[in-house]
Amino acid sequence: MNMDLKNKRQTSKNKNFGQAFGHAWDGLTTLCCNERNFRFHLVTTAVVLTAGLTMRVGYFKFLWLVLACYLVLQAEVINTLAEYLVDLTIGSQYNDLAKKIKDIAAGWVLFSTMLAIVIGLIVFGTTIIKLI
Ligand SMILES: Nc1ncnc2c1ncn2[C@@H]1O[C@H](COP(=O)(O)OP(=O)(O)OP(=O)(O)O)[C@@H](O)[C@H]1O
Repeated sequence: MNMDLKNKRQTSKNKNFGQAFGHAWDGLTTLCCNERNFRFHLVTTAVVLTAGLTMRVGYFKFLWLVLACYLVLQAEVINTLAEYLVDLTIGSQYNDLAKKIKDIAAGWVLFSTMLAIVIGLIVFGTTIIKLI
């Protein structure tokens, strides 16, 4: 077996699906264990989707909630990748371009969250109005 694979410091291409799955799982574990904001968005997703199910918002509206939560999680992943890539490239050294990259990534999380809030307000708002 390749030494890289043996000592788990692999830099070569994945040899099979199992190995690729293992690394993808490592990525998810890293997001959940190391990224507080990602955990927060995961918990929020669970709360929003549970509320959607409990309030029986309907199939179509529930899909909108799933989409909104996914949008925020996706933006958070992009933000995390931008942070890691910048830190990997220049470390803690100040750089104007690094600031732009991190700020844009954070801005996209903010934009996605605002969009998700609007979707949530429409979905839950119209459901509550129907119930009254
Ligand atoms: N190397 C750098 N050069 C210039 N500005 C930086 C650099 N690193 C960080 N910054 C600035 O500091 C801010 C915070 O950086 P950091 O890496 O902590 O991201 P963050 O948005 O706090 O992370 P999180 O999303 O986990 O809260 C960035 O948005 C950016 O404005």
